This record gives sequence, structure tokens and C-alpha cells, in this order.
Amino acid sequence: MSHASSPQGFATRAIHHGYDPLDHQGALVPPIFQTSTFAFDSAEYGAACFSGEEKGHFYTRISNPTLALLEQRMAALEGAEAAVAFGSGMGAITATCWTLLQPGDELITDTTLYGCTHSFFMHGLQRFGVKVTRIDMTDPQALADAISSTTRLVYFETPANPNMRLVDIAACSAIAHRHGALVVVDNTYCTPYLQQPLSLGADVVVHSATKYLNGHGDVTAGIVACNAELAMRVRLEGLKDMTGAVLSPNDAHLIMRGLKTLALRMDRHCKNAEAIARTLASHPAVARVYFPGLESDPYHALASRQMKRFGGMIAFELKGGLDAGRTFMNHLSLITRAVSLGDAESLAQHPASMTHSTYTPEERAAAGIPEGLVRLSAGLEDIEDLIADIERALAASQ
Ligand SMILES: C/C=C(/N=C/c1c(COP(=O)(O)O)cnc(C)c1O)C(=O)O
Repeated sequence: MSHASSPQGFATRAIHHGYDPLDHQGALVPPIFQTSTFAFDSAEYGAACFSGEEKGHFYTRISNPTLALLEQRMAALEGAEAAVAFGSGMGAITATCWTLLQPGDELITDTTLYGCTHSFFMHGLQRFGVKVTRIDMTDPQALADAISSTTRLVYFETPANPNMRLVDIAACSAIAHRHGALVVVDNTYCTPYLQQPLSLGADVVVHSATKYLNGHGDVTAGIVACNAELAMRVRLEGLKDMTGAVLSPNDAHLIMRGLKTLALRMDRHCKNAEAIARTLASHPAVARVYFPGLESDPYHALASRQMKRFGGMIAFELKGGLDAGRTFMNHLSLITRAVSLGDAESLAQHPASMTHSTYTPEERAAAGIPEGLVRLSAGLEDIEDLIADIERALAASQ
């Protein structure tokens, strides 16, 4: 098989990186090593695998050939030295934090996070002596004012789930590094196709691969991408001993199948989202649309600098508030009422009572998550059908 000498594009690497069929009896699709354990040629070899003197696989919770290929491919796409795969995004996030934090450390994070990440920080980490400081990370000065000598991690999502607030990765990374803190960016909403946080100064990228990376609503998974030393620690501490949040080889195979069309799918998600956002923004029933692709959005300029395109996620409020939002959702017939995001199927959900019900009402207000907010994940359907569904539901909500 010819190995291209010139640097390969994103889509090419998403399809081919790290695999040669001729190394596997010509199999075009990488074999699935659906096994929990591996045989040792000798007792000495087995011991050497456990000690790290040998690089052989010995137990799938620690490593597996199918998982390794997914990890190599994700590292290549994120521009990272290495990556580690997990059974969920929360597995990736918790493994990273348990590995890098200890009692007495401070984690500084944004007010707006996915609900279970918020809950892990507030009701998990703090129980074990980590101080969690929540700030408005969209203002780098707020980070400069809050950071201290005990700050170990600076963590944020950009765009943030669910209200699409953007954080300036380069600015916040520079501030964090001046104080010896590491920057962890949750890149779920963008994927490396739209945004590569490591190239902007972040130290670690985490993903819910459940979303766009797999993209077909049939896997829960997570990814951590970072330098080789941190990745080895996250693997041998956060994965092996502290969470056990292992991904199955078959699910790794499904994610690699999803990655083959990631570039194609993201372009379609972005195109559909932009059309939906403009339709909502011009509709009389809509009070506000949260989408960085709209020129009127407060984060439009930063999104234009930091992201390749504006993503597939939208949030909006109706003038009729929560009741109108519920009526809207209940009158959708093509768009599916469901949590999660990044699937081929367009999805709609109500953060305040669903994904962000882990926040208190006061915390939600402080995070800029209105009670009536509706979140839309623009799927891959024909845009005419999506717009028609939305317009019918809007008419019913007025
Ligand atoms: C129901 C789940 C939703 N989200 C999840 C999520 C996770 C956690 O990822 P797992 O769900 O553990 O793969 C991590 N990071 C981000 C930005 C997320 O949106 C949802 O919002 O709809």
C-alpha cells in the first residue's frame, strides 16, 4: 500500500491513519479484537508486560489493539501525541480529573458545563478536598483575577453546553500557564474538525465520543487527547485503577466507522444548523437564539477566529417562555425529543428539566441557562423537512 509522503488532510487521516490492510491479511476494515485478556508466551513475558518492559497487551481495561487504533487516529486528528479511549465522556472527564488532581488543589471552571460534569465537580471532587471555583470563563480577566498558586486545572467547554458561550482558548491557556496550571478543554461540541484546542495552547482535550465522533446514536464513549506522558498517567491511574471506564473493542470499531464520515457529517450539521438558526432568528415567536454563526451573536467574532465553522448546536428561547418551549417540543414530529447530540437524527431537549437539572435554579440562572431554553442538535436530514417541522411547532407554540 502506498504511504503518502505529503501531510494528509483531515478526512484522509480520519479514514486511513494508523492502519495498513496488508498488515492484516488484506482486511480493508481493521479487525475487532473483542477479547478481555491476552495470552503470554512465557511467565517472564507476562511479567514484563505488567512491568511495562514489554509493550504487549495483557488486559483490555488497560489496552487493546482495536482501542489502540482508535486512540492513534484520534490523537492524529487532535494533533496530540497520544489519546486514551473510555466507555463514556464522563469516564474520560473523571479519569482525567482523578489523575491530575489531589486534595488541596483548585480546579477553576466555567459557570456553564454539561450537567453531569457540573455535578461531578460540585458534588464529587469537592467531597475529596479539591476546591472548585466557578467563574465567567468567557472573560479571560476573570480567570486572571481568580487563578492562584493552588490552581492545578482550568477546565471549560467551548461552545458551552447548552447556551453556546465561547471561551478564548489561547487567552485562557496563556493565563493558566503563567501560573503553572494545566488547561483541559471539552471539545465535544466542535470535534477536531472544527477546532483543535491543543494547537491553541490547551494541554488536554476531552470528548464525549458518544456525540459527533461516533455520530450515529449507538455508542457511549469518551476520549482524552494530550501529550504521551499525561496520556500514560491517565491510562494507568485514571482508567486502570480509578474509574475502570473501559470502552469495548466493538464500540471502538463503531466509532472508527463514524470517524470515516466525520468531515462530511460536520459540514452538513453546520449547514443545517445555520439555516435553522436564521429561521429561528427571524421568527416572531422567538425571543432569542444562541448560535455563534449569527453576526449578532456576542461570540461571533471569537467563533470566526477559533472555529472552522459554527457547529451543529443551537439554543433558543420563545417569547412564551417555558410553557411555549414545552408546547414547541411536543409538536415536533420529525425532530426527536431526546437528550444527547451530534447524531444523524435531529434532537431537541429542555436543559432546565433534563441535561441541566443537576443545577439548582439559582445556579442555572447564574450560568445563563433560562428555564425556557430549548436546545437543538441539527442532524443530517433534508433542511426543508427540518424547517417545516420547526415552523409547524412554532406556530403551535404561539
Ligand atoms: C445526555 C448527554 C449529554 N452530554 C454529555 C456530555 C458529556 C458526557 O458524555 P457521556 O454522556 O458520558 O458520553 C461530556 N461533555 C459534554 C459537552 C457533553 O454534552 C447531553 O448534553 O445531551
